[in-house]
Amino acid sequence: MKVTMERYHGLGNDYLVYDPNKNELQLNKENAAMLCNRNMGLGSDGILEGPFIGESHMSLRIWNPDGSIAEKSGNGVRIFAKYLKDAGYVQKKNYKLVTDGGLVEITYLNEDGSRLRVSMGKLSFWSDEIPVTGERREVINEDMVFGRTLYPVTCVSVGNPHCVIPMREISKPLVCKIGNYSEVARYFPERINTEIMKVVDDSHIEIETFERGAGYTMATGTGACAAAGVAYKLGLTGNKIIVHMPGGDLQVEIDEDWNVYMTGEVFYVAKITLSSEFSEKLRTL
Ligand SMILES: N[C@H](CCC[C@H](N)C(=O)O)C(=O)O
Repeated sequence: MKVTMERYHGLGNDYLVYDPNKNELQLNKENAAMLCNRNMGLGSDGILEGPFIGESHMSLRIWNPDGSIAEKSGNGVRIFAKYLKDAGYVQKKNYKLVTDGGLVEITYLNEDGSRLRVSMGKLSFWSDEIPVTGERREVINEDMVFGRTLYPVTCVSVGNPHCVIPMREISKPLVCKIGNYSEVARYFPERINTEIMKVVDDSHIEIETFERGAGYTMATGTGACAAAGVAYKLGLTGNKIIVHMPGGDLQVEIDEDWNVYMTGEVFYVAKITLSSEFSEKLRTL
């Protein structure tokens, strides 16, 4: 059984694209995790499975490296849109894609589709839509304990769940220290993505992220939308924000109805053919 995949990254957040229209292998929790394993597999921050071609729209399934399914991925949908163009699935400049976290709208900004703007849907701070435990409220600047330390946390859904903590200084060790506790904290029934955020000025923030089901990554599209939304909600910035991450920058804009738009690049790295031994191993998992 021959298995082929494509590797892309968005600002260093790397994904494998697995097209079920070109492969027989059925992905599952176990073989998806094996593929993402950086020692025994190909290594990746996740897998984008699709396109699943529906009546009106195409859809994709987003796998985290721990084998869990994510409702949405910002870098993931930009990468997937680039794949759709590279593979000849789309000719239009603008179209909608279905994710488990709702519809997103893609607009290519250049000829090869490597720069894109995505309408990522509506931000929600409501506890029951994130979800966060407790009575229904907007989760704004709430004291939460992660690893015996109290943090001022604002939570938001971008279609997937995020908790954002404003800080004077941020770093990879700090977000990993917090994230190891916050990801699985009792407040979050479906776990959580964590961003720590430094506000630079009215239109610039810097973040570090510890993703649900993935851990530390160099960039996060939904995390950038979440952090920018929180900065704007807390009155710390305007509604047009450059989000700086270790892997690079994304432009985020929030409109008056809390719809959020993200603009950024993606890069095609390689086409990959698995060995027959590895393909067979994945089939048995
Ligand atoms: N791990 C995330 C999905 C990917 C988020 C990030 N890679 C992005 O670009 O948005 C979750 O479980 O919700």
